[in-house]
Amino acid sequence: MKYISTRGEMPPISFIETVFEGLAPDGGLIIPERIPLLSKEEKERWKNLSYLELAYEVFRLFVSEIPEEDLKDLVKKSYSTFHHPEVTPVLKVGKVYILELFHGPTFAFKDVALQFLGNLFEYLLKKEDRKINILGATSGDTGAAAIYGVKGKSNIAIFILHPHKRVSPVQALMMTTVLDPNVHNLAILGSFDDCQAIVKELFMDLPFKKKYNLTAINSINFARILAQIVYYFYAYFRISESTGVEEVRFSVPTGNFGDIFAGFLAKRMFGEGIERLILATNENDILSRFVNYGDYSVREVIPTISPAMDIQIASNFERYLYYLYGEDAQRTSFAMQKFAHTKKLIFSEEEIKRVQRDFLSRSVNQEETLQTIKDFYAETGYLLDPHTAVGVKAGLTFKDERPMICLATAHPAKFPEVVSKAIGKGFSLPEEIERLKAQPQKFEVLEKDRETVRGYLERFAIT
Ligand SMILES: Cc1ncc(COP(=O)(O)O)c(C=O)c1O
Ligand SMILES: N[C@@H](CCOP(=O)(O)O)C(=O)O
Repeated sequence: MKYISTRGEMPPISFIETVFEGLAPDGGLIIPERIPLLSKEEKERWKNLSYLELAYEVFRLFVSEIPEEDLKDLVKKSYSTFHHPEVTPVLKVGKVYILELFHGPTFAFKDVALQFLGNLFEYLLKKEDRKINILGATSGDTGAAAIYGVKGKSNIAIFILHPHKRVSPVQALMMTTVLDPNVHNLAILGSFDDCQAIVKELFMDLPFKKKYNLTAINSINFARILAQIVYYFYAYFRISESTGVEEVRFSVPTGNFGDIFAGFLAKRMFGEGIERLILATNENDILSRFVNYGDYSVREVIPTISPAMDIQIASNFERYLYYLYGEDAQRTSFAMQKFAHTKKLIFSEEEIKRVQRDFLSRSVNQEETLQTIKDFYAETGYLLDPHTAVGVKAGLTFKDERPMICLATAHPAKFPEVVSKAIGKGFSLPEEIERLKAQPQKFEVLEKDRETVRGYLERFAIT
């Protein structure tokens, strides 16, 4: 499998090059040159595989350069840190299925991809005498998962930008209590969109990117998306096995469009089986407006109780746009350049119809989110984190006779203030989270200014 850019100006590259490239040099996002379609035989063979076996099979379709045994070892090592033997178990809770993605070291779905990516970096760097500087932006969960994925690994320094005071206290502690000298937490006085824009601009400075071997851990990096495809298959097989049903819907709480883009690829790879994806947003509803009315126009970011989804400019949207435009890279490139100036894209009736064949969508406000946590807990005894609650509310809205699988993207203990408020009482936190409160922290507060961040990197990057 080779990889290309959504903007069409990059010669095809290998998977390993893709992992280190992050953003394509033409400013586009990197995608596989084709989406593999699973055969009936493959589906039959995959349906009883364990999570680890399935992950290997999915990766194998996209990664040709890593020998079989090495890839298997990488998969095994990456998921050995999870607290659940199934890695991502699916439970029937009330009227829906909950796909628990939070059993990794930082209690969020990001660990599924970032444990793998951390090990992949280590494996690849051992083969070449090379050092990398990871630069990423987080609205709360990617940062911690990335730091935990690479901490203690040699030849890697990591710089994570997060919006100062706009992530939950537990999310902040998870990042800032890691004191290793190669870990740099930069608290930016702005929104996540500001952080992501600075990261992308620095990646677009090609001599700077080359000089410091800048590497991406955000879902800009296709390896992230790849690892997230696996749990859609895993959940589908578990549900079809237990219910005999052959068609399901997934509800996905969405911010940067990475998780749901992995779902879109899984849907395409499957051919049939995933009827539609429910795109659930909080009040930062640009993606819901896109699906429902073809209106992709940026508004001011609203801070909410599901802060990891307080995003307006969704990075992976460009990947979907490429497919919506019939894999027309020139048109995608033109649209994205226009969007950079106007902050707005409008779609035709026909395009909206096509989008709605992939997605159904609704935005869930904060009152509804709190009410959903409260009601779900009262009815089932199950605690939802606020992001998962957004997905569950949207999932219940579009629930029909098909199983509705709601992605539980974070553990409620990452947002104890919000969850306690919703249910009217406290609840016990895992020991790993409780103990963070007493630990010293390390972070730098910086202006939302690209040159300030560049200066910081120039001082602390490893070369
Ligand atoms: C807990 C949680 N849920 C949902 C999301 C949204 O996922 P994505 O950005 O891939 O759309 C995020 C952030 O990525 C998150 O941290
Ligand atoms: N919600 C994310 C935002 C970054 O998304 P990514 O998937 O591109 O890394 C976060 O928690 O940081």
